[in-house]
Amino acid sequence: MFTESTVTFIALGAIFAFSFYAVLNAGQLSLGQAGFASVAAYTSVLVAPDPDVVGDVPALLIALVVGAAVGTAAAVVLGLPTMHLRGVFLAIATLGFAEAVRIFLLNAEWTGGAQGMSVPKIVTPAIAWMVLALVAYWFWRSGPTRYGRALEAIREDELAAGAMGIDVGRHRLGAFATAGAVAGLYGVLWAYTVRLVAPADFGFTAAIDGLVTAMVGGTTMFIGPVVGSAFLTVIPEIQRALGVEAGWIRPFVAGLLLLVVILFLPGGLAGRIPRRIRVPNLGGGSGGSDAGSDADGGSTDLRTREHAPRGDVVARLSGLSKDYGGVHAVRDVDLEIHSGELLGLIGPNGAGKTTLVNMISGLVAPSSGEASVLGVTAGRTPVHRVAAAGVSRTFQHSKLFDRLSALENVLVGGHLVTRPTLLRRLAWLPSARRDEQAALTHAARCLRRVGMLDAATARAGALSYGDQRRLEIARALAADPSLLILDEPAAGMNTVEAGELAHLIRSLADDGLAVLLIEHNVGLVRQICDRVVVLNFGEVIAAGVPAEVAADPRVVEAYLGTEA
Ligand SMILES: Nc1ncnc2c1ncn2[C@@H]1O[C@H](COP(=O)(O)OP(=O)(O)OP(=O)(O)O)[C@@H](O)[C@H]1O
Repeated sequence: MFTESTVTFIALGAIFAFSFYAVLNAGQLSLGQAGFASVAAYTSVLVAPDPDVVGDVPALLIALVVGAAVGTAAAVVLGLPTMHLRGVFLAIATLGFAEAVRIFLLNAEWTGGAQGMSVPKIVTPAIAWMVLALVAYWFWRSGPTRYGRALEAIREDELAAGAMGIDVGRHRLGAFATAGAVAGLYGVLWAYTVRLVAPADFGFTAAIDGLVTAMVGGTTMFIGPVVGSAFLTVIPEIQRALGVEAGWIRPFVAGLLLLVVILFLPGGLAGRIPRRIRVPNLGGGSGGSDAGSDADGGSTDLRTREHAPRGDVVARLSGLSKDYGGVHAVRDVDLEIHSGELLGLIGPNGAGKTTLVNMISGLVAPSSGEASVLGVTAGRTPVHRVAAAGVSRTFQHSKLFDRLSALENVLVGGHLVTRPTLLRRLAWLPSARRDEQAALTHAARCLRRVGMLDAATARAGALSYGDQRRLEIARALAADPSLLILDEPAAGMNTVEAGELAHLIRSLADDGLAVLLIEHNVGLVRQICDRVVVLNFGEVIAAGVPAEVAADPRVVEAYLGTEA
């Protein structure tokens, strides 16, 4: 039923859509792909050898390699100054680049202007599908790796991804460069298919078409761009078969589909395909407590860190302050946190607890003073480096990667202790499989430690509030931290759940971890903490063992008012 050109154009459309998928999968919206494709196509046509001299396929191969390299280089050059932009601002900046390239090519003499340059037709359906297979292979194999999961984590929650030790800037640039390489391949294939390289083929409409194809197909499953392209490319064929000749039908249906996808299918058509992830069999049910042991094998392949001996200082805050305009959120706090200690941080609403832990974990820079944490100066060190030093945390308002499963969330948590497997997985080396298995086993153990192994395959966003809090702890534990910061972990839990959680937190400190616990449940803090620090209006008003602090008149006054 399909003509040869339809078969070729399905592959070409899918390849171009993959260049959008590359960034959308990492939560970025770029419209510069048509620019990368055109720069790559023009350069390849100019520098590739004459097919009459070297033969069609060698000439095309060289053109494709040049195209991918030029596309990557263009993306890196554009990405370096624009990667700090988010959402619509990145889209506008990249669109500006693509338009500037198009106008330049249209007006330069050597490009042949609007007429473009003619090239021989070399691409056959087999060639187009082979290149598509290669591109799809990259996304298929890279998805379930440490790198692929880091990109998905950035898409779901950039801040949490950074706090898990992921270098967000480098990963975003990596995704952008991949988009450039794939767009470059598309540009070359397009030219050698339509026998022409002309600016009109790389304009705004082309960019929107690629974006719509990727969105309709799906941006969370590697097969999405192929599904999207097959769907949208066959529409004109079906029209022809039905004898309806109307050019508006395809863009109309594409627009309509995009609307339906955005409203009802956020993961696109391919998003309906369930993600499969095999939960390692740890044996012994879901209630064990051995997140760090080797009993189940595999953890020897992890990059676990050296922890400070019990009692050593892991964090030293001196004169730490944070002002927001006229609000003194934290004032002149001096504090030490020791390894193996469970330190409670309490205080009324707005006392400055979250601001203080945000400074310790490097999310917020202090206005004055210093936080020396595990050998780094938090606030002056990027968040992912503070995490790499051994600081791991949960958040007051859940910052889970909602569309990923519980197990995948914890796998991302293990980013710092697991090995990169991307290149080895692409080369199908057995060691990559072993390392991925070790990462999975480690993640499953962390889930088991918080009693959530049974929920491993559940989507994080669909879990109950209490389970989400426990999952955040498992994710934080997966980084094998030396300092664990828990921001109101018992919020929303019933008494039984809170009791179990208290037991878990105490056992973590008993294992030698330094735990900083922010909690409104003062009973729980009194029950399990070694030491308690009380903040009020940003200042430390009391510190000591729980019973002492609870009896301190300034604490009673802060909580209950002067009358009490
Ligand atoms: N980003 C911000 N911009 C402006 N003011 C802020 C910001 N973050 C916190 N504050 C202010 O700093 C003060 C301390 O807030 P913080 O959230 O640290 O308190 P908290 O003790 O964690 O409170 P809660 O228990 O309600 O979470 C509050 O007055 C708050 O309004």
